Amino acid sequence: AAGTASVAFNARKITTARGPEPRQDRSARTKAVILDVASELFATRGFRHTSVKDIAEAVEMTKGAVYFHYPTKEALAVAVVEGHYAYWPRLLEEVQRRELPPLETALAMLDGAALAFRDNVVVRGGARLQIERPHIDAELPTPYVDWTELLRSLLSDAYGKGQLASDVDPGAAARSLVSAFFGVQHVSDVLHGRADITDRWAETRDLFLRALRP
Ligand SMILES: CCC[C@@H]1OCC(CO)=C1C(=O)O
Repeated sequence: AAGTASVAFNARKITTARGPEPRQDRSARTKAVILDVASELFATRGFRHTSVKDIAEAVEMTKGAVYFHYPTKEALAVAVVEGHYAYWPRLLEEVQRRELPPLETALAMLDGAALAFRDNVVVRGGARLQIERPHIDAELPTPYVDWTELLRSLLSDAYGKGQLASDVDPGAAARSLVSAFFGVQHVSDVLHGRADITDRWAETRDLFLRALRP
């Protein structure tokens, strides 16, 4: 159950997160700096209005030096979106160390996601790029599916433990939570740059709890 979901998340971690370089050398650090700056520019200006020249100037490198690490602007967008998704398996490991019941684990994951959408530049950049995916000529990860599977798995466990009302369908609840969270973070971003995301998410989470619990 939860194992399969966290496997889904962890599979992304294996395929996307950059494991520790055999030597933490300059190029790894340079790559990370370029990724953070590209994330910030993509998050604030969007893909189309960000050029590799803008990114190179922001990191005080030549365009050639940036292209050495990322051959195209699209490759940078893919790296930012993959970095966005690589965040969640790390958050899941941290949350699972608290050994909470499954319903509380699901909600703690979304509480942590709200903070990451506010504070983590790669998460913010990846979220904007996913909105703009029709304009990005690259294979980007399919959005929402991993979160939906993780929450479905956790909510199925919660159902089995009597944490949910008997007429709640864990799959429907998972899909609804993903859509609600997506909307909450998007409205908060458009109206307030996500400054109020934790309050807005808490309101939505508390309404869901009234609907989910026995
Ligand atoms: C947790 C809600 C889903 C989440 O919200 C923004 C976004 C970016 O596409 C998501 C995703 O792809 O999983």
